[in-house]
Amino acid sequence: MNDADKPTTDTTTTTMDEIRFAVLGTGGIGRRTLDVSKQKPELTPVAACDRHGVAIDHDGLDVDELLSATEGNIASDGGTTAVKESGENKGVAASSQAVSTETPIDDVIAESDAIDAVLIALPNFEHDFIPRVADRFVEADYSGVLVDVLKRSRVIGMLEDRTDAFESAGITFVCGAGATPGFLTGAAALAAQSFVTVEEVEIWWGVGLKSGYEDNRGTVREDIAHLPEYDIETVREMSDEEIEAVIDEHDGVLEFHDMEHADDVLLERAGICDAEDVTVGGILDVTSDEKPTTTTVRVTGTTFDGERGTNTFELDDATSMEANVNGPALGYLKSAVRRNRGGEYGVFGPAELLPGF
Ligand SMILES: NC(=O)c1ccc[n+]([C@@H]2O[C@H](COP(=O)([O-])OP(=O)(O)OC[C@H]3O[C@@H](n4cnc5c(N)ncnc54)[C@H](O)[C@@H]3O)[C@@H](O)[C@H]2O)c1
Repeated sequence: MNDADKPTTDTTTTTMDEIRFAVLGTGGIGRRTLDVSKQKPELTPVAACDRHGVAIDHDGLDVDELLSATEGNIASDGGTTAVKESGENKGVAASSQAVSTETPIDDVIAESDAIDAVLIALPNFEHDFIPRVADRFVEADYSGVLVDVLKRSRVIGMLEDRTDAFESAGITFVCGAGATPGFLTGAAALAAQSFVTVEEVEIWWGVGLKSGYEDNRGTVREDIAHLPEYDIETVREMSDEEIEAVIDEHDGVLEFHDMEHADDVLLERAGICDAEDVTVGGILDVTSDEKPTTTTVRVTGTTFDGERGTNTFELDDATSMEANVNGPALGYLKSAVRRNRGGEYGVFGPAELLPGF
């Protein structure tokens, strides 16, 4: 296919290798996405928003200014009295490149003709929030890439239901493209290749979040919803003090089993195994930066010649949660842009694509 024949988003100001991207949600994850993107010259961040503000510069945002202006001032979802919010210009609006707005996502959508890819780092406290955000891009005739890092299994089906709409719009959507779900799901798909039948996939993660805790309150709150006594609706309504009390009850170390993580449906989608054969659990320690346990993916199966074995993929304890979410999220974004420019639209999971680097 000639370059000229390839469907593209507006390429008047970019070459095939350049990617202009936006970040929806500049909390713990979104801010670090911008930070990581500084190491990737082909990626130009052109828009970022949070609950209260939006920054748009089609020549490229000044990420250092944006990060330093918002340091310690995150407009996150940390409950009704989030300690990180302060003043009128909370969050992104504190940056000199940003303005306050009551319609941050719509403001980004209004500029989306000149955006190749959007990383959705929004919270997941209403299961259909991210699918509804995607609907708004479709309604605005956006044609490009959407990537999310959502965690919950049930959301994947809601996105799959929109496949036709994404295909007609020219949207390539990669869902669950962080760490878990995300590249650990992808690692499981690779590890499964030795086998002809897969019996079990066990994902076990460790996160040490002492210094990163303030920045990652949204994620910690969502993780608490996975404890047996809680759910999304309950934790959404809890005050910061109540969240702190849960953390204190566990002496700062929370252990999770049988989490509803989309690795299961994403592996089933990719034909690797049944969703019920996938388990996800882990340990979150907010008292230490050391990982409380090594993040591991174990895939057990039987080879064509009848041997039963377990292939294991392990992350170095030195790699942080932020590194393991944002590296892959941007990697999947790059792969999705290549597909989008090649005319492949619809919904993809991290076990179906290899992230670019
Ligand atoms: N897949 C993975 O491995 C993985 C790992 C960690 C976090 N996550 C997910 O990433 C998401 C973000 O986590 P976080 O810790 O950055 O959360 P956070 O609460 O720190 O940040 C959320 C951001 O979204 C913004 N926001 C919320 N509602 C908005 C709205 N209506 N319009 C515009 N902006 C809005 C907030 O202002 C904030 O900037 C969560 O859903 C979490 O589950 C996934």
